[in-house]
Amino acid sequence: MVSLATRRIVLKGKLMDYITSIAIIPLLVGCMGIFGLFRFLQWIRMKAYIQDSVVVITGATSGLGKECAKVFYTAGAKLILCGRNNERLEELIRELIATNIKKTHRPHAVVFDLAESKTIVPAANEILKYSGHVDILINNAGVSYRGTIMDTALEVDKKVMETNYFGPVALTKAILPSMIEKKQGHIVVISSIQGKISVPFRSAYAASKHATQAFFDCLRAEVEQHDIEVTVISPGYIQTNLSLNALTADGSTYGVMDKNTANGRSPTEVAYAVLTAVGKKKKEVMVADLLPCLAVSLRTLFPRLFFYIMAMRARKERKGKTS
Ligand SMILES: NC(=O)C1=CN([C@@H]2O[C@H](COP(=O)(O)OP(=O)(O)OC[C@H]3O[C@@H](n4cnc5c(N)ncnc54)[C@H](OP(=O)(O)O)[C@@H]3O)[C@@H](O)[C@H]2O)C=CC1
Ligand SMILES: CCCCCCCCCCCCCCCC(=O)OCC(=O)COP(=O)(O)O
Repeated sequence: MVSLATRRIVLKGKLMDYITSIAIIPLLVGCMGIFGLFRFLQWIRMKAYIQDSVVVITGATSGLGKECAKVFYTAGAKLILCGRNNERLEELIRELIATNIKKTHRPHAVVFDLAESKTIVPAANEILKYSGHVDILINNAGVSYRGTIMDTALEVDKKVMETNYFGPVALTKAILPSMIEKKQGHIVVISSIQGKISVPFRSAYAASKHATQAFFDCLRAEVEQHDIEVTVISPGYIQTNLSLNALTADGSTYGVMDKNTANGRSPTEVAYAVLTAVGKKKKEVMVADLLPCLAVSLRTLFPRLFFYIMAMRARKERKGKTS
């Protein structure tokens, strides 16, 4: 015989089950709805931020810069594409126009060499004369390097530094007053995981990216008062021509597609990550696999272990070259 008390408990349990099953479903649906609405509003805000904005991209002739051109153009930006080779820029412009059904803003090419400091202010003036102002400046162009510190000519260290650090710094300084005057602007820089950790045989490149990270972190704090955003993007390996174009100890081009580069992320995926980071006004993002991200934490939390691993890596690489 089941007692009355037991029957009451069972009934109460069933009632609770019924209420929770009824309540949980609408609650879950409600939460998903709110989340979906939040994401939708975020997307609308991002779209409005990029659409019709004047976006300057350096290094647009290749790799990540070229893909950024495509995703920002599709998002409706007025592009100013910078590079050293006018023909390749014009070819990209023709490609963009051909793929755009809506035929929005015709991109404009500005040709200059970031490693030639005297060309930067005239280039910035040309940009400002053409568009009146710049909403988003994407400092993407860069060159990598492979070599031992002992064998590398100082001129090579300087060339890498000029391209990756002094060039973007000079361009940013030339554009910044117009942003301050407008009380609006967004400066983006494509750094690298190597702006946070240094790996052997990349001294000039890692140094230039560490300097980049430091400069733009200072800039972020200094221009906050003018409502200017600064985003530092630190990618891991991307499938581009970076290793092919890297400089070696004597200044010649490396000319090898590295395994890490070939197995890296697709430039399109990284370009979308750049678009999202800009749209969400992120201060900084790492676009990399787990291991490089862990290596960054290891460098901070357990530096001795990190340095040991790097020394092992250097030994292994040296052995690989001599055998
Ligand atoms: N690929 C990777 O694994 C990673 C790349 N990055 C960074 O991404 C950025 C883009 O490189 P990525 O697309 O990979 O490499 P690419 O070599 O494919 O592209 C580099 C771009 O920079 C331009 N550039 C190089 N030197 C100069 C210069 N002196 N003046 C003007 N433009 C110059 C190149 O122009 P040109 O065609 O005239 O040579 C090219 O458009 C770089 O800052 C790089 O450090 C960061 C992390 C990983
Ligand atoms: C808690 C466990 C942590 C384990 C950490 C182990 C450390 C492993 C070392 C990983 C090194 C990652 C280096 C990543 C470098 C990188 O992504 O660089 C991006 C670039 O800029 C590429 O330029 P490059 O010219 O070098 O091709």
